[in-house]
Amino acid sequence: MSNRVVIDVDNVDKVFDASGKNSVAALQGIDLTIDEGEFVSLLGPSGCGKSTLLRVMADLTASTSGRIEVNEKSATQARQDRDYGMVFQQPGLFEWRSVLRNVELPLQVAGVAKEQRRQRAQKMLELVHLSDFERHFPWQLSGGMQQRVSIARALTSAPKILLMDEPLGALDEMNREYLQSELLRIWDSTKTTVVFVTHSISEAVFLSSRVVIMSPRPGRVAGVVEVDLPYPRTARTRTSPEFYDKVTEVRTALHAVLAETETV
Ligand SMILES: Nc1ncnc2c1ncn2[C@@H]1O[C@H](COP(=O)(O)OP(=O)(O)OP(=O)(O)O)[C@@H](O)[C@H]1O
Repeated sequence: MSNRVVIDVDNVDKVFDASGKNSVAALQGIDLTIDEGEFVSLLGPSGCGKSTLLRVMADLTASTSGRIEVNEKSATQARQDRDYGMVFQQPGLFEWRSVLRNVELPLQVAGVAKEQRRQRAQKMLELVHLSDFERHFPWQLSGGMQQRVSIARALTSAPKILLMDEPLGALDEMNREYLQSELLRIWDSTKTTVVFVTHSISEAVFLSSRVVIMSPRPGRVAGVVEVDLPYPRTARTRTSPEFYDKVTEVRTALHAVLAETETV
């Protein structure tokens, strides 16, 4: 990890339907910086603005006020420069395209020559351990495998940043733990900066170097917990007292947020 800031969110507000009667203050006064190579999770109760913050970083939603810089440029410029890849809860693969053709799609859209994009897509499928399935179609794969294809696709343009919105949320527990470990392996080999939205405390602690705890109505940063457990993290990490202590620390912080919200 370096100390170079890759995402700088400065006093950002987001109000949906600002002038209407259904106005929602989704984000208020968000200040957050993320350094190159970090793995940062956004954690908080439903509706606290995790996805909105990720979407604002990705320039998929405009902020109402404040400033966002990604790699020292506007979020819009970063999106145009393909500085980040995105992964959502649903893999969002095209059913009529083979696995390989799904993974090479971003490069095809960018106008990269066929042979070059094919080689790159094959490399990404190797990275997610799905080389044997390049000619399969998405419907022939399990949910976890489809999500690995979606991660390969997001990485195919070699983005500096990976923005992930509950990517493992639809998977069963065993598959989820397996993909958490896979994700850390991929993170280690690509050195990509990751911003990861989750509802799961243990998932956030297992994966992250920092956990950002958000509170709802309006969405704010309620606290940041440093997770100083050493990498690589393994099955043994999950059963260690240090992991248990960190989970408890995050859980306590989250419960404080919920208690505050309920009394408002
Ligand atoms: N397009 C939209 N139009 C109006 N309101 C929206 C829109 N998107 C989100 N909101 C509102 O903004 C608030 C934050 O939503 P957001 O989806 O960012 O929360 P979240 O923390 O990701 O929730 P969850 O964990 O349930 O996915 C919610 O009150 C939601 O209703």
